[in-house]
Amino acid sequence: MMTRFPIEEFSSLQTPFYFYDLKLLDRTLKEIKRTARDSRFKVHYAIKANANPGILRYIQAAGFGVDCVSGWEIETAIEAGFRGDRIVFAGVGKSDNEIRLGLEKDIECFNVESEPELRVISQIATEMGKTARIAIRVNPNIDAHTHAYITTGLAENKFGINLEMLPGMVALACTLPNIELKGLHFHIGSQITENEPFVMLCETINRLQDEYESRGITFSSINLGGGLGIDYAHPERHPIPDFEGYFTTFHNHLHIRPDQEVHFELGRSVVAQCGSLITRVLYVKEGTTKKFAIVDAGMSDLIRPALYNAHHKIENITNPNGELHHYDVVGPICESSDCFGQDETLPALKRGDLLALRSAGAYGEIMASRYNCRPFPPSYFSE
Ligand SMILES: Cc1ncc(COP(=O)(O)O)c(C=O)c1O
Ligand SMILES: N[C@@H](CCCC[NH3+])C(=O)O
Repeated sequence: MMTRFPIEEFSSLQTPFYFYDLKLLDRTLKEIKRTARDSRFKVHYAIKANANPGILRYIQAAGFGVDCVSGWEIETAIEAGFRGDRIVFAGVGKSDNEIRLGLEKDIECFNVESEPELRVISQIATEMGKTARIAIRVNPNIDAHTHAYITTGLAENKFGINLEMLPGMVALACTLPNIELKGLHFHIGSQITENEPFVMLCETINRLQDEYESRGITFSSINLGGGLGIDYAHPERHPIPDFEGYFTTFHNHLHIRPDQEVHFELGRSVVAQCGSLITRVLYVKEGTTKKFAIVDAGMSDLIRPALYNAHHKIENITNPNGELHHYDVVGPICESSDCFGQDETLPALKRGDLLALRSAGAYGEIMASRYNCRPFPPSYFSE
């Protein structure tokens, strides 16, 4: 299923802008529901990937919960129609106000990332006469084989608590007032394209569960986080990620207890492929050694290339069949890292051509900034 770009309609629009293929989003959501078929599996969409209301409406209607990492995300989710009791809330630095908001909204679970945070949640819950349902975020020290900036489950990372500290945290959670310990939470990183880290995660969790059960402690939920990667190089070959393989891995390797809920917090894999950043070529500039295509989108609109050296496939959607040339595709911002691709092979570009930067639905629009006083990019949706 190929995303179709309505070039005629685009020609009258001010660029740059995000374009979302809602048919593809819909098919992706259906595929998740089809493949997460174990009734104990519950998917929470990681709203940090894209909080555009037009996207959230679809995801909410598909019956997913939501994974938040700030009070503002909780408010955005509730505005989009998600129920408080389908919200899980992670984050190493939850402020008192954010904890209060979570308690007011009776959220499903706080994913607690440190002992001092656990004590503060207990104290605020007691003051408010509420009970906080919590899971302890464990850092399982597993290498997710992804970019160093987006790996989260190594001992050196700031997220969660290390395995050696878990017994103390569990004991504390069982004794502190107004705390109900529901389970354990894990998230080992993002854009994970191999099975092995997920299998290792299952093995760690199996060991932990056996150990705790032998001491009489059971967990009613296990949260596996997100992380499933997508094919940035071939968005049209793999418009829908391999959810079947992903859920089957957990189904086969995790020893799930009969009444246990297994939570997933998928972000990128849900929304990345349905979004493109559409930009216009301003100038084709001949350098001494190379040609630059200078476009009107910059790192303020899509920061992933500058931040992670990420590459989004670039397509000339005005003239897809022209003779091939080589270009550095760069933005207008005063930073050398404002570059979407070096030595890109593209059908000949001219001033006014429209380019699509593909797979930009996740961590694209939401990470836009106002650098150089540029406006936030608007968004449009397919029919
Ligand atoms: C705790 C947590 N859950 C879920 C996600 C979503 O991850 P992804 O977009 O890789 O599915 C993230 C981001 O990496 C995260 O930090
Ligand atoms: N923002 C990142 C991923 C980090 C996800 C949040 N922990 C990206 O664009 O790939």
